Amino acid sequence: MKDLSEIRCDIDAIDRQIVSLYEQRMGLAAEVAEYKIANHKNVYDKAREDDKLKTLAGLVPDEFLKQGVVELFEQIMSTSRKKQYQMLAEAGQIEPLGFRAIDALDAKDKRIVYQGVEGAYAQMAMQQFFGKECPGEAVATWRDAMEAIQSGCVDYAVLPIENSSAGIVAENYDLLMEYDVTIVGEQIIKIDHALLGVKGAKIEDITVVYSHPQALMQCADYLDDHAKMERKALKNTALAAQKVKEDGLKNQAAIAGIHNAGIYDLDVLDQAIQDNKENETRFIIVAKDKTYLQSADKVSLCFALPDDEAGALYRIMSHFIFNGINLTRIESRPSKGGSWGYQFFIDFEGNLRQEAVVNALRGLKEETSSFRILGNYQSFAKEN
Ligand SMILES: C=C(O[C@@H]1C=C(C(=O)O)C=C[C@H]1O)C(=O)O
Repeated sequence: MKDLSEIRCDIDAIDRQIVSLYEQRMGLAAEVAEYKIANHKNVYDKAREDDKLKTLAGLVPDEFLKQGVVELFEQIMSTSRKKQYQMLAEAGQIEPLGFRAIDALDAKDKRIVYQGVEGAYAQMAMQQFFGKECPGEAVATWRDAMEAIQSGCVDYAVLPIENSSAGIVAENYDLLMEYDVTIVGEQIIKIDHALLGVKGAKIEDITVVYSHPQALMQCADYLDDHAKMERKALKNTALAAQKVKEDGLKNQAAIAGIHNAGIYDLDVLDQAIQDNKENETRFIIVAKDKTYLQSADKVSLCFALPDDEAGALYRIMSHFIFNGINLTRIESRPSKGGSWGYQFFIDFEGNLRQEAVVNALRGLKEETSSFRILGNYQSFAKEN
């Protein structure tokens, strides 16, 4: 048997050859890029790559090695593409992203909508984002808010997108796929749910509790402990407070923000009843125009992958890793049509003017089956 250091010496010699060949190959990839720049061709050629992987895997009989060859060359071709995207960008062949940089969001005399009625958490988020004096207008549903933006009737809409204990607001992710709107900002607010009843009502009287399904979910432990309380879903927490006031029944209560007690003249029967005391909801601010703040530091996008391709998500993720981009979130939602396809939503740190971001987006655009930048905006954490 050979000595370990002797075997390693042989491995080192082979590795040096691999590196030298890799360098030569990347040189050829650069030549290919020059050809593509001159002829305005796409970098990614899937048919050529599939063909190569098949041929190269065919050169080794062993199944394990076949798999290894495929993985190795997938990586090699992936870096070859990244080099080419970089060269295309340097040659000024950057596809316009369709976004315009602005210095500040203009909210003066603008129409802003939130879903619900007076007192809704979305109204609170809106006032924290645009200022206390911002009146805003209530619309009945999140879809109404999206419609109003897309049709240009209003300038901004404020929509909840995720809660720290109940998770994503799936319906709004789906609406983001459906409507061509742009995320221009985000606002996180602390959510403290209170149990509100008509004047003089006691906790023991309550047999029906109205609220938004998300709020009912966030107070699940409390409601489980009060088995008499039947949960009834309404479109909005403030709407629940309004209903309790209008019905005027002692057995009814609403789960809503404590400030609704003042707005709807109700008693606070209990406070901070959510399971998670650090309960927060993130709202997005959407607009029609594709603008981004010069100071924006967070990009949101969504994309779909070509069908049935093993490792496709891994390959797409490599664009972020390779360009040194920090992902802050990934979500998936079933694509419309129910055929087990998925739409991925990604948030990452960056600004659309940065080279690393431009390079990664170029790769994503070429290598996904659908791709849309949802927005580039100032993240809440940085602002505060
Ligand atoms: C080098 C090329 O560009 C890309 C990279 C490839 C590679 O490294 O082998 C193959 C196909 C393209 O996706 C090419 O088009 O030949």
